[in-house]
Amino acid sequence: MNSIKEQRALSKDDLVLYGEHFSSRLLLGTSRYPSPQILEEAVLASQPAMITVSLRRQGSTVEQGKNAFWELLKKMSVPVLPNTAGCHSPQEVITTAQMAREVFETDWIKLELIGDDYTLQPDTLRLVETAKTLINDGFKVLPYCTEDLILCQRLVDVGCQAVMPWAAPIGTGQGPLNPYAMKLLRERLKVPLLVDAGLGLPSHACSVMEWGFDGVLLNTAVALADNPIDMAKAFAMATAAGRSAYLSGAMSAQESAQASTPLVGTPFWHQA
Ligand SMILES: CC(=O)[C@@H](O)[C@H](O)COP(=O)(O)O
Repeated sequence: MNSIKEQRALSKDDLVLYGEHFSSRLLLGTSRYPSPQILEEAVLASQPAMITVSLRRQGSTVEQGKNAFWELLKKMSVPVLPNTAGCHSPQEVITTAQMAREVFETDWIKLELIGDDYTLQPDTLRLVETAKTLINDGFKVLPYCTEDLILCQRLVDVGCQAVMPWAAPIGTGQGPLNPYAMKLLRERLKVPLLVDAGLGLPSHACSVMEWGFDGVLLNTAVALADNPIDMAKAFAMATAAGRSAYLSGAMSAQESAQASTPLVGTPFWHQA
């Protein structure tokens, strides 16, 4: 029988998405930083599994491969997850995804299909058919969606090997607004679940990881912090801490006080 330490050393606990292994469970967005240098240092400090990039927002010069931002991405050598931010129709998503595949030389895509510009809520009615089209076209699709169980289940049914429910609307930093539905989702779905959007504090990331989510994707909370570099590091530590707590098996909350100091003459490990 291996000791706990030995068991830990044996199991690497990578995040596995579409058969690919990642040693970090944090995914970071790349917009709204005060400067490219601060973005680069935040990425270095937090060592994310992937960084997500919007082709539409970076403009046409990225397509020609001579954009300073593109140079920075290559320099950081972190896997790029292109996204379809700002797309409002399935056709727009598909065209953007195909262009991103050419430009970034990757078949990963973060599927964002916006249904409402005010809340940036995904178009849940057309998301599933769009995910299916992209999967049939060979993409590894990570769909940004709501925490609705049936929607997430349908995304899995059409071949998404991971789904990314929001915690709250993009950019709000409100943290998980519907813990009941998120915990239920974790209970019911077996695929990797990454929380994407709405996390404002490292403690939000830690909580969802403690509930058993497999990773977090965030942008605004880091980019708009007074010190994005330290905040990126804080999110990386909180994500890892939450994962560790989840794997460690938390005690169940008790109704009444339980003495934690041993009675005289009784070894403390017999007090349970
Ligand atoms: C960059 C990106 O993909 C965002 O759209 C993502 O959803 C993160 O959201 P927050 O900015 O709320 O962290």
